[in-house]
Amino acid sequence: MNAVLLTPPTQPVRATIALASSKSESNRALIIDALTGFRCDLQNLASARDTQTMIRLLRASDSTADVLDAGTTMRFLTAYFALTGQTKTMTGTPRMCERPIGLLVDALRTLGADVAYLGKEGYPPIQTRGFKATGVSDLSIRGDVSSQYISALAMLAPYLPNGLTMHLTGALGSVPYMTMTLQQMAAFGVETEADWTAQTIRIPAGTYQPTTYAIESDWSGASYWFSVVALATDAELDLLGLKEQSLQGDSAIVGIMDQLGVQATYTGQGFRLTKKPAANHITVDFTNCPDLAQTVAVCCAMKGISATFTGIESLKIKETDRVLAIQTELRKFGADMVEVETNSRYEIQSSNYVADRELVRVDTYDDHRMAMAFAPIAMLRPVVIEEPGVVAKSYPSFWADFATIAGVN
Ligand SMILES: O=C(O)C1=C[C@@H](OP(=O)(O)O)[C@@H](O)[C@H](O)C1
Ligand SMILES: C=C(OP(=O)(O)O)C(=O)O
Repeated sequence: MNAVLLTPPTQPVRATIALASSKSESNRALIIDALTGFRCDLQNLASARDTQTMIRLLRASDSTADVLDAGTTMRFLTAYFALTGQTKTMTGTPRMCERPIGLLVDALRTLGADVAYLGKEGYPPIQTRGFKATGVSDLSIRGDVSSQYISALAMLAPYLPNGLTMHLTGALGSVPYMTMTLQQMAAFGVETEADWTAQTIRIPAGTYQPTTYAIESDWSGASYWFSVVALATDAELDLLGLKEQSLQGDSAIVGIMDQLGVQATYTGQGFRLTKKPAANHITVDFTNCPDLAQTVAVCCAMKGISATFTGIESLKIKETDRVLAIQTELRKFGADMVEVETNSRYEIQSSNYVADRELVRVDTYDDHRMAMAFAPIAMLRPVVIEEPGVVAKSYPSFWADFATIAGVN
């Protein structure tokens, strides 16, 4: 799949979307299941490549685990192999080998894991080479780089001789992903204590209980459909499999899109999205929902709504430098995301697009969210998305779903 041409709907947008299931929830449940000896009944696991990679690597006996571009798979499996004393070489795509892992490796070494860097210090590839408990049950770790390190340690912590207390330092990011971890641990029988003011998480020693567990649909994937409704002239969409009370922090999209002209109503099976009046300006802090930033940036820019964004620092170390990618691609539409305070505050300047401007080709930088965030522009004008296959990382059926509302060729 080299590129897709998306063309605007020829009729009012009406569809029911059976959303992809959450890769974040799936990958946590899979680590916990492995720690029970694969005795859980996990339902509705994600078809996302990141989750399918996790399933495969947890059961493989090969000496190398190649996670491709899956951040959670890299971080969670590293902790799993390190603390269960397995010898594994952990590697991934060239970009994965630029995504930092040093904070996690430092913590694992403190706990007694033998972990070696095979390339650049602080980055994959690495090798886990065995575990000899040091008895340490208290450590400090920065909470302002990636919450995935903390989730990874938390899920393994019950299996340490004395459990683990983590003191998180710095300004915490992605907190809902940590609470998701702790809530899933509780669902499998390990109760933890988190004090977010004191920035401390306490995990007792214990074991997970084999359980039946159903994964919710993916709110990050849902965000693209909110943007479709915000940008379409006439739209009503039913999104299936979302819960009214979600473990996922990206359910914050409901409140953000309420200001961008989308009414979301819980139906018992998910959410129905309809149109409502939008605000002229919005302010959003993405500290707790970084994966929504691309969706909201494109939606504001194309809807002509100015916006102030904070909390997007972590975007620079994700699948690509997402700050740069958003800026570069928005400029093709006459819009921009301008840094107004170094590394901390950005303004979305809206598109002065004209419908008859030449066809824009959006580059996706090996980043699923670049493809999906820019796709809703097709509600306004034809657009080409390069390398559309990138969506497989989290939402393999995205284009099939999109074809139910717009032209996909
Ligand atoms: O724990 C998780 O499932 C995730 C945590 C977030 O990463 P950071 O903690 O690095 O912000 C998020 O961006 C990623 O898509 C999934
Ligand atoms: C950042 C993401 O994933 P990961 O860090 O797990 O690769 C994402 O899905 O947007």
